[in-house]
Amino acid sequence: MLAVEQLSHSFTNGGETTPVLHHIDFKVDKGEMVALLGSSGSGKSTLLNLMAGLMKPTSGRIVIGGCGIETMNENRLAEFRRSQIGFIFQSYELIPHLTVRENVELPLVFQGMKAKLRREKATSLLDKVGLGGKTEMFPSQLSGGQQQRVSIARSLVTEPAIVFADEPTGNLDTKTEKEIIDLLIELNRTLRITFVIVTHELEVAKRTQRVIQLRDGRLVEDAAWAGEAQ
Ligand SMILES: Nc1ncnc2c1ncn2[C@@H]1O[C@H](COP(=O)(O)OP(=O)(O)OP(=O)(O)O)[C@@H](O)[C@H]1O
Repeated sequence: MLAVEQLSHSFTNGGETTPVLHHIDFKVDKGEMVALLGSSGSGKSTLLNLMAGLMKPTSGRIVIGGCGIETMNENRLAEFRRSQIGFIFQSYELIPHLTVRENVELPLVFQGMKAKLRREKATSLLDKVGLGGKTEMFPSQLSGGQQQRVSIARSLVTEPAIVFADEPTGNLDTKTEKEIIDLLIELNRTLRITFVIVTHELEVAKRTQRVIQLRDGRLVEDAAWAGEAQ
């Protein structure tokens, strides 16, 4: 499903080069739920941005569903991202003047899907994330946990090959954090969604099946846990 092969990345600013990731290698199978754990500055966001095709690596490969995304041109990559990659942000990134349902439908609007089908897909996913009764509300009328549920539904609506979540519970209290991770685990189990979850919290990482740990831009551990996801 996902293969990261000998991936290295450096940032260059004003003639100065900062190496950030060093020869990262791992694979994620379809249906796996993996945590990418590391302290601040370890390179998690850089790795996530590279895997989601938001930046090009200095060297190495990123293969998703058999396609090497590092070689794609901008147009092909934008289309690939829209159809194959789901993204969940720490700060939800919902559009305030669109309803909950319209927010979830938005990726399908970009795909040119007909309104009736869009509405059906969005409504069905909102049911699955426990927001069946809130489809016509606006994001500001929801709690943080509910807004993150909308963002989760939006990430799944295009039926992507893989979903990347960047600190998805970073803005939530402990109880809501647990509920959101419960939901991700349930979606992983029932719909076999492949998740890569970036976190700096061991408590979140422990609940997945597998933890890949970064330290100073190097992969220092890739271990199966007795996590709850399967
Ligand atoms: N555009 C950039 N130019 C130069 N250095 C950068 C750039 N972006 C990130 N870095 C450096 O790369 C290293 C890794 O940053 P990154 O944001 O990937 O870490 P992180 O593990 O996601 O941290 P956090 O949990 O704080 O977000 C840091 O030392 C950071 O200063």
